[in-house]
Amino acid sequence: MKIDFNHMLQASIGEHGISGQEIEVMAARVPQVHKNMCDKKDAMAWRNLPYNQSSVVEEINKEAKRINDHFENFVVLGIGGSALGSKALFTGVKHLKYNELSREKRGGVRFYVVDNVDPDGINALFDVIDVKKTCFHVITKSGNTVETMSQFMIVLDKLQKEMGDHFKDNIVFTTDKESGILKKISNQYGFKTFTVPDGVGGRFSVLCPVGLLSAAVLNIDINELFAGAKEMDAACTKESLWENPAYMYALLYCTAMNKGVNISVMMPYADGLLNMAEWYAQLWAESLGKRYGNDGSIVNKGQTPVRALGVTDQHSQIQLYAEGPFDKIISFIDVENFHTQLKIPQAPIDMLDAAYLQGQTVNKLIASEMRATEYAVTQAGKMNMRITLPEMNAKEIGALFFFLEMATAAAGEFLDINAFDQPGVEAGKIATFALMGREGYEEKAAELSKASGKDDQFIYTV
Ligand SMILES: O=P(O)(O)OC[C@H]1O[C@](O)(CO)[C@@H](O)[C@@H]1O
Repeated sequence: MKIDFNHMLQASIGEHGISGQEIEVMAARVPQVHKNMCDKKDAMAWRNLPYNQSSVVEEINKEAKRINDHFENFVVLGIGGSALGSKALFTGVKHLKYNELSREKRGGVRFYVVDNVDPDGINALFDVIDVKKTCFHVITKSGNTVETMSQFMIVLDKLQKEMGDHFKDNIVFTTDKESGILKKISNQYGFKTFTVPDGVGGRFSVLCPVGLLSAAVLNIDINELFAGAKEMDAACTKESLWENPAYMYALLYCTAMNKGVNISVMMPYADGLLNMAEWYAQLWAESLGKRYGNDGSIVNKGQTPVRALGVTDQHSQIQLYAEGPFDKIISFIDVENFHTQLKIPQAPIDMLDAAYLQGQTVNKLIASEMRATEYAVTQAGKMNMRITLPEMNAKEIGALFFFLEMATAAAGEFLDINAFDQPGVEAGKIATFALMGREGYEEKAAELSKASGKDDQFIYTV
């Protein structure tokens, strides 16, 4: 994998880039950043995942075989870090119309992720699967998440109606080793259960059973995922900024953030990597978006992640990126070798001025469009960088996950905030409990039921 930061720099894009002096100033902080990264063993236990799971992986592979032998469908129930990694893995490595392929071509079950509580979305899934022939992987680290628990209860009801009490084999859990409702249910009813290891936060959990059971069910080689992560780890544990791409990413992005560049656009040029941008969006937003610094002062840090898709979004967003404000960094991701080649054939009619396309490949077209867009935004003086994957396979995807996790953790250190908590999501969770009538939240419910404080003048009903 190649990670190219050239177009972040003044030397390349002019005044809105980062200067050598700015790098020097931030580089002085690298030894402390490195020390903190090494010291935070508990909060960063996810760094060990490529190394310490051999027996779990054996169990996961066994479970995946059972699932593929006995079922037609595999459905992940979860949200946020409990779902996005599986989605990124699925489309990042597998055929883009996987579920529509024949069983023989797939080599396993169909694969779905339910990560919302949209009634139409959930019911649509039930319209295309037979629940009796479906294994549901219920994933929640906390074991309490309202969306996941609701999905699980809906599934349980369907299974019970179809199968009586013989549904245990259709359900697998992944949750905390001791806390949460799901763990209690697991203890009481004996569902097959995997554990999210301590110190592995949801958004850093793709390389533990949270994502690995999906990988195994999809016949994605877990050892290859780990091999990529380990290779990236070897680079990203180096103390030297000039050898460590995660530190350079963090340094440049944080320098830019400190100058008010508050948007991070991830723009892969591959349909299969759009879900990687979704996964990154949670990682970057939830890790770095913090009101308080480590010293308790109010800092309001963070950078808004935006997902874009090349080339599709060239025809919707690039106008803004090229000519709008200097408030964003675009990280392009390109792929050197796609799974397939596609030639633009000789047309049976006169194609007039489009005739030059004949005999060329779509592979060349997408690569050229990426280069052209990179050139255009660089000419416009906009910060951008490029990650190039030789291929979209388990090893490269494992490396990319690990790189972005390390870069995010390092950014937390440069910003001097806690990248591993998410206190800002609590207020919304508590209000949801109250609105849904959970015991213990009566006071909040009363507060919420009071007048909204909204001025009717500003509400238009048409
Ligand atoms: O895995 P859980 O505990 O269900 O949490 C799901 C998601 O909810 C959050 O806690 C808050 O959005 C995320 O950090 C997490 O990935």
